[in-house]
Amino acid sequence: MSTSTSARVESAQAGSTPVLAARLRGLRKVYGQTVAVDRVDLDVPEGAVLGMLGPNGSGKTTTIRMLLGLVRPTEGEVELLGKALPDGAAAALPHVGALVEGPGFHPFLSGRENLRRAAAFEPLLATGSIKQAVEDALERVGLAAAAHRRYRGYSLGMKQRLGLAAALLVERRMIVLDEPTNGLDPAGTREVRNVIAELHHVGTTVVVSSHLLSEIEATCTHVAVLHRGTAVAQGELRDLLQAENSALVIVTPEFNQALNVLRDARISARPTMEGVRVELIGTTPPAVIEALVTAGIPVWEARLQRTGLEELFARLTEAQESDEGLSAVDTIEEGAR
Ligand SMILES: Nc1ncnc2c1ncn2[C@@H]1O[C@H](COP(=O)(O)OP(=O)(O)OP(=O)(O)O)[C@@H](O)[C@H]1O
Repeated sequence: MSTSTSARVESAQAGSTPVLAARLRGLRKVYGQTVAVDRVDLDVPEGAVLGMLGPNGSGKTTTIRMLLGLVRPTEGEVELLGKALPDGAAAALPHVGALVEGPGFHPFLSGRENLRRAAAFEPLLATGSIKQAVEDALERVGLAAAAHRRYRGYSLGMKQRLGLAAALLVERRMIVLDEPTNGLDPAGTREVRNVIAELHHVGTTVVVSSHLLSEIEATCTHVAVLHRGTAVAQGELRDLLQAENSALVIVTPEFNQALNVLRDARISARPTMEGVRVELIGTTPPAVIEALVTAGIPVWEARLQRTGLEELFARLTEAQESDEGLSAVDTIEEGAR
């Protein structure tokens, strides 16, 4: 057993701090006057599917490019599969498959020929295995039928699929996907979701950026929310959602009376299309129901509602907006820091 493998096993057995597939510390990238990424600390536990979420321009792609050693940070450190970049890039990168914007495919070659070329540069792929690896990857992303066509004529979705196929040519320890569902139809989106689930099943670490909160919620174990270049939240998705307040939706024919009773009991409630929505802050479902029933309000239905990722995301990014004012871009005086 290699030193790194035994270290991973020991740590897993001790149930201590998780082994990290990637570790970013104090990461910062400044382009002229624009701070694209500002002191981001990010842990990607081994085996996690980490969703990177954030509005347009929040720094997702720049963070991913720095994670892959494609962009040199202005400040900060990147450790990928236990190797510090840039020096450890040659050792770490063959184990990392990536789909990032603008993969360099040749416009006049077919999808299959492009993939064979990409495969020829894979240090982990024996020459004799290239043909089969290419066909397997094409099949996996649903591109086998169009593999003979020139890349130039591919739709955006087909280009995305080919990029994904290139990332899947070899079994990797980590796969990084920047907006993998961009340009894909619903069937393509489902296929990407399945690929991510398969990768997770075999223990591959996945980092995936997306605007689609529902995609992240359905596929990820961990999430990092970026806003204006900073990480405003990160951790296990389940923990982040559980830490949020949940609500109780009460269905009653005495709608207005119920609101009055709750207000008198100092319980936060508001009318919604579904019923009276009670925020469970400093109160519990039995206490709410008791207050209503004691006041003679019939409770037809009481339904617990957990905060979804969409609400969490809105709250996190809106909180930042009100903290910072509504300046459109993050800029600094060059050299001020
Ligand atoms: N090469 C570059 N030169 C100058 N500015 C850049 C460069 N790359 C990114 N930026 C700026 O850095 C900020 C973050 O961009 P980035 O592409 O990382 O965000 P993103 O979250 O991936 O956005 P999107 O969701 O729109 O893809 C933006 O303001 C962007 O204009």
